[in-house]
Amino acid sequence: MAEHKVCEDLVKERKQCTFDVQELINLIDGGAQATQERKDVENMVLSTPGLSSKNDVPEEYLSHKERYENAIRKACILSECVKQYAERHNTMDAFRPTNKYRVMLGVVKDVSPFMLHMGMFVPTILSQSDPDQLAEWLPKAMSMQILGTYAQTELGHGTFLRGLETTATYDPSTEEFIIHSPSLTSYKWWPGGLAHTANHCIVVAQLYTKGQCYGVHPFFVQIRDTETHMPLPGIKVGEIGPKMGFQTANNGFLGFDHFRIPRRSMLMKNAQVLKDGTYVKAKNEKATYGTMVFVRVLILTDVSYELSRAATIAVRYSAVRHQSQPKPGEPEPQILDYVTQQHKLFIGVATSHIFRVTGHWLWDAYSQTLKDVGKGNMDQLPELHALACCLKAVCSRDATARIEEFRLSCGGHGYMASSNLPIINGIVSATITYEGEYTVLMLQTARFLVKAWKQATQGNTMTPTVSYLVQFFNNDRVLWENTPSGIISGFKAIAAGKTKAAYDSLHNYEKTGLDYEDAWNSASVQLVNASEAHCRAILCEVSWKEMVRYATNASPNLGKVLLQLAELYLVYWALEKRGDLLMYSTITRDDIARLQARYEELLALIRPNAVGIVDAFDVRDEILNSTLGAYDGRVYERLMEEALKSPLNAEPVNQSFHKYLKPMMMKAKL
Ligand SMILES: Cc1cc2nc3c(=O)[nH]c(=O)nc-3n(C[C@H](O)[C@H](O)[C@H](O)COP(=O)(O)OP(=O)(O)OC[C@H]3O[C@@H](n4cnc5c(N)ncnc54)[C@H](O)[C@@H]3O)c2cc1C
Repeated sequence: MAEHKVCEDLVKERKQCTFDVQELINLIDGGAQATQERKDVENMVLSTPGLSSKNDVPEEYLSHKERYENAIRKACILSECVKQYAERHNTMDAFRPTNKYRVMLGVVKDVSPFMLHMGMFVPTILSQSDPDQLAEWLPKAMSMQILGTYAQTELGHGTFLRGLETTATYDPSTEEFIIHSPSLTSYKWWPGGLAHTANHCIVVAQLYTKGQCYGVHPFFVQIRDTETHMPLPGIKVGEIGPKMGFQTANNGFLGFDHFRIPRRSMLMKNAQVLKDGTYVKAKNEKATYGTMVFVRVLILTDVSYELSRAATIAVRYSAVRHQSQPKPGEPEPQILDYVTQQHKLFIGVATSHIFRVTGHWLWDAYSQTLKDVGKGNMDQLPELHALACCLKAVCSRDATARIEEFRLSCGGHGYMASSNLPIINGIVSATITYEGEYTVLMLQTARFLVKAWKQATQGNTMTPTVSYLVQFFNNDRVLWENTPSGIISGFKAIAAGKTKAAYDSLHNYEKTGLDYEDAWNSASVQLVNASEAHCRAILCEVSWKEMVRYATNASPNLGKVLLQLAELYLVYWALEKRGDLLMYSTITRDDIARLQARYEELLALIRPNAVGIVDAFDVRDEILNSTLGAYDGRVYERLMEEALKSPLNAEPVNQSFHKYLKPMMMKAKL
């Protein structure tokens, strides 16, 4: 795995590990065979000529244009790799989204310009096309004969879909839709790969037929010539410029000037427009929740994986880094031995596991709901939607906070681009906004909670994830118990209490004469708090159950570690929310002191295994892309090697000295 001698600190850490790292690697991957498949894919991709970044000039030194061109070059080679692998193995299994994403991170470093092709273009075609459209578009999209993206957001509107201004007006005389951008604010803005990569896209536009508007619908639109790649007449397309992260994602803008597309370009699985312009309504609009939920589930597993990359970097670095001398005359300790450092790091490590297992649980719930929908039963859709909304919102925001904490835990070196922590931060913080902005999603879950609370007050049967509300209906403080199940009950009591408070507040505002939406706005801070509490209760309960299940099936030594991580997550959040627990449970100051002591005990128990636990994330150096986190721990050598790659270091004196510095100093002398 490592080319150089591994640094002594890491050798020592690995020796003291109490569990079998390979067993945890297999558990994370989903079995020994899945691990082998992942490794095969990584080996194949990373040994493909042109894909390794080893001898490249670091991307940070390339111009914006060069970075894009480099990313496209690698994305194309990778795509060819995928094809060859699929042909050789007669399967796409090993390229399950997560595995492919992992390798992608290694070769592109930032975000692939093809991200939206497989992430949104293909899933939308799959879920919203009728059978004939599917047969025509899907093979071309899957084989990358055409390259697509998903264009919904406009300059003027993102969250408010009904406010989108792009129009698709049906002309029965030619059986075409006319796509048009009536204003500057109607320009599409943000879609990944739109600028110079995609030649097709799904455009979300207001549908007009027979003089009436039927709201937003998706359309399959070719925007560039497939031979010359020139924008088609009537299309104005370009790039939106540098951002906080996502530098290679090629996010673009797009405007239409009365651009005509055939009638059958409207995705017609649900609603349709007939030849004569008659609009046929979708049988069940809820069915379109599917793609949104699918993408949100993927985001959960993606942020869990990004957390594991950042955790690997920060924990290995903390084992290698020595600083200060608390006891005079003794060697400087590893910073990993400072309990404040363990406090910063281990919750992030545990959170990666918690999000992964919750993501898998959500995926199972999604698959089951899809099966039910297939049989015509839509009952579970609102609950699944509410779950996916708050889990995507809370997990993306928590992951960003944890990654920032990892960066801070590496001191100044964590600020170096070569640590890769700033880039990971840029990738993850975007997940708070795209595919449903944080607050907006939390308020969606709040709408579900308010309905659920009303049902609870009426004595109706509740769906599984909100059935706990009934238990706390009388607002009694839950009896506190200093155990994992006691903490979970405490979180449910907080969620029920906050839901009740938000519900009451909403109705009190209404009683003052406000209409429902104004009352909703007035109560919205409390509504978001209720969603957050509900989500935290779900995360705690689901992850604890799942981790216990994994621990039961694991060897005793690994089982212990899994339970320590799961408990750490519960105790950390119980301490974070101690104020809420004091309000909604019978917890006392003594209980809190005991929780704090248990937290410190857990940090100490996890400490000897910290490096082993992050090793089990099994992120190859080429995918980690970090001077601080490599397997061999050669931190200082790598930092210097990377610094020497700076083009400024190619010459001892930069020309600006003669042009500016020298004249300035000479002038000062006079
Ligand atoms: C990196 C990145 C990639 C993206 N990729 C794509 C893509 O491929 N395709 C695409 O179509 N779009 C894409 N987007 C756009 C993204 O989906 C939108 O940014 C997102 O939906 C939020 O919309 P907005 O930016 O217009 O913010 P707005 O909707 O204007 O929201 C701004 C602020 O107002 C608040 N707000 C808005 N409405 C409400 C409300 N009802 N109640 C309370 N508060 C509210 C929000 O909390 C938010 O803080 C991308 C964005 C980013 C950052």
